Amino acid sequence: MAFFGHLAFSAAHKKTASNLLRCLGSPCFQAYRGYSVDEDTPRTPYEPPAHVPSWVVRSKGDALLHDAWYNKGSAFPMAERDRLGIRGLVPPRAVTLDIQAKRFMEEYDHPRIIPPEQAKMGGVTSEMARKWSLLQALQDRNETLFYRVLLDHFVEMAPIIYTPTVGWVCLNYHRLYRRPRGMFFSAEDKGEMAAMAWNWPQMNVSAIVVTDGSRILGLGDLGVNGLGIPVGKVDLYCAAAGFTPSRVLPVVLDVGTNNEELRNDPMYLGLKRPRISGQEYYELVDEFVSAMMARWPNAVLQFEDFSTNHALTLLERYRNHYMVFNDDIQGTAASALAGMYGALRVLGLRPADLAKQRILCVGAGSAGMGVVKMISMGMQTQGVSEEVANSNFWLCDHQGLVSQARNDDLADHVKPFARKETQFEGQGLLDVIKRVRPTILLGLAGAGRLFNESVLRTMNEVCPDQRPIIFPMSNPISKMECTSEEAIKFTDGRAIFASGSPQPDVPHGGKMYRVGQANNMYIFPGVALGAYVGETRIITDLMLMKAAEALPQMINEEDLKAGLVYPRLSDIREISAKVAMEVIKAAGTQGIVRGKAKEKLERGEEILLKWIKGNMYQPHYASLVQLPVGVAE
Ligand SMILES: NC(=O)C1=CN([C@@H]2O[C@H](COP(=O)(O)OP(=O)(O)OC[C@H]3O[C@@H](n4cnc5c(N)ncnc54)[C@H](O)[C@@H]3O)[C@@H](O)[C@H]2O)C=CC1
Ligand SMILES: CC(=O)C(=O)O
Ligand SMILES: [Mg+2]
Repeated sequence: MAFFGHLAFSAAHKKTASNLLRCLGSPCFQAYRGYSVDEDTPRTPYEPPAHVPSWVVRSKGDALLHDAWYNKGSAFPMAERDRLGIRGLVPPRAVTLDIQAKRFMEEYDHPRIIPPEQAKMGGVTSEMARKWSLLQALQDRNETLFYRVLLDHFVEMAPIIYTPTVGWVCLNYHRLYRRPRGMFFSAEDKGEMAAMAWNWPQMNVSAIVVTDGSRILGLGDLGVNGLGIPVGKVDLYCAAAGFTPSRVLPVVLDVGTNNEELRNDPMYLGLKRPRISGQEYYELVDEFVSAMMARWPNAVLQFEDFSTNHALTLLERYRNHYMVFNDDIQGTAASALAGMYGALRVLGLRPADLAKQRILCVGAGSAGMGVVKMISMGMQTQGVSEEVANSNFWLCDHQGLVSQARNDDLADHVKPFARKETQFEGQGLLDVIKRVRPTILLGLAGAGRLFNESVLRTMNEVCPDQRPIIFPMSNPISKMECTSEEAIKFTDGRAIFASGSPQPDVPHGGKMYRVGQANNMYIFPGVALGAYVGETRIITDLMLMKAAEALPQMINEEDLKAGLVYPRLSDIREISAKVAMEVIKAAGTQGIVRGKAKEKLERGEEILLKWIKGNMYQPHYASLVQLPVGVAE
């Protein structure tokens, strides 16, 4: 036995020596010239060669991160990241083996239990967390199987991979971290981003979702932890719209965080510095966008969960140059408009009746303003002037009713919706409802249960002729303005309800009230698919508007009777395909459809839709080797 062991040792030793020779002359070798291997160190044949430096490691890049012998996960020092092609593939801050061990032991000693009270508020139970871990592990080892089960159980699993569970994941990302997924660019990568893009292991990328972690759902600044959101979004790109899993790329752009608690946490994986702002910030985003678009010029680039102070400026900066959109502004807006049309259908009204609604939106950030602007545009398509359309809106923010009394403090995109009656500046929500008698109440404040019992009861009282439309759209569930149960109960079963995060249907007065999910997930996968296969190069407002108009047409009569304002999520593939078709048709009227889609568009809807569906990824095993003719797979 010892003799054979010796032979094996010699063979391994020779192999190592020949590897060393092959490394001569390579740039990585130069750095280590002078290092001598101690030939007399006794080793057992199967022991990894502990004293051999990392430059003889065979795997590089992504393969190294999957090589359990050499992988250091989040602990690779910077010099190794550069030389081994993993810069950007692991979180920006290199931690120590001690921290990694601590992270592991924390879970080993304390299984993840979410206390019932916290679970009730946040909508995420220990069981949901367990399912998330299970799905995450499956995705890491077999994406085909992951998408197979996700598609087969989409309605049940969407709340696990997406809101609300994804909110809990982001809050705890630094503790839950096991493997990297996606790319990490940071302020310390200035000047390097174009080169780093080449570390991504796939040649082709069709869709990129990026966040800077500054406003993650309604949870605030979560820095690099925010990557959980792009990960959830690209999962939906594949599940809902059939993007190929190896061709989607979630990204976090780490420009620091103002979240002190995270900065002080030894396990935090991002830069431990306050956020960069001003010119320096925009230069970093410019560099990132250029790097992505230079490597993948045909990809759709989705901006996600950027705080309002940057979101709109960034959208305007790139929207006429690249296939870029901001999901929180535009995707949410199109989803909300679709929900409005859906609610009108439930009420037996026509799209033209949108202009007769009085709409109170609580929350005047990028999501809220995107929503009111698009609903106003929807009214204008019904022949109403912009001024008249805008006069149907009231906005409340954390200071109360928004009026023109704020003058110069008003952002340009808020001004058209600030009320003229300045004497009511700052009026509280309940008083605004009593005075204005809105027919629609939207929640996009991310501030928790603002639609309390009195607000909901008052909404019911001021809407005697039409059922009140109530959409608490903030995410996750802990930040939602009210639950489905509260809305139905306190309006005596009259509310037409949809919420940003999933809510259960509500039994009331012997009837079952169906509730919908007013979430941009109905829009962004299909919009991106339409833009990508239509090669539209930019994403226009008309494309989003047409996507919004298409959604309510997909609600079946039975669901309309039960009060559902969105089509069923179980049909998400069909929905995304049709949204993509409407996007291409709209782009066609603007003359920006190219390639095969143009030809299909000319041949009519049926052919176009069939072609779009044919482009969608299906999870099944393709043959990985070429088999001789006649040999079954
Ligand atoms: N359902 C969906 O598809 C989407 C939902 N959202 C949700 O919208 C929310 C807001 O997002 P952003 O506009 O980006 O955030 P933001 O932070 O920029 O805006 C929040 C707005 O709410 C106001 N506000 C805060 N506290 C308030 C209070 N107590 N009373 C009244 N107003 C208050 C603020 O003054 C501000 O105008 C988040 O919770 C986010 O999850 C965002 C995008 C999509
Ligand atoms: C759904 C979403 O994009 C958000 O809450 O930010
Ligand atoms: Mg978002």
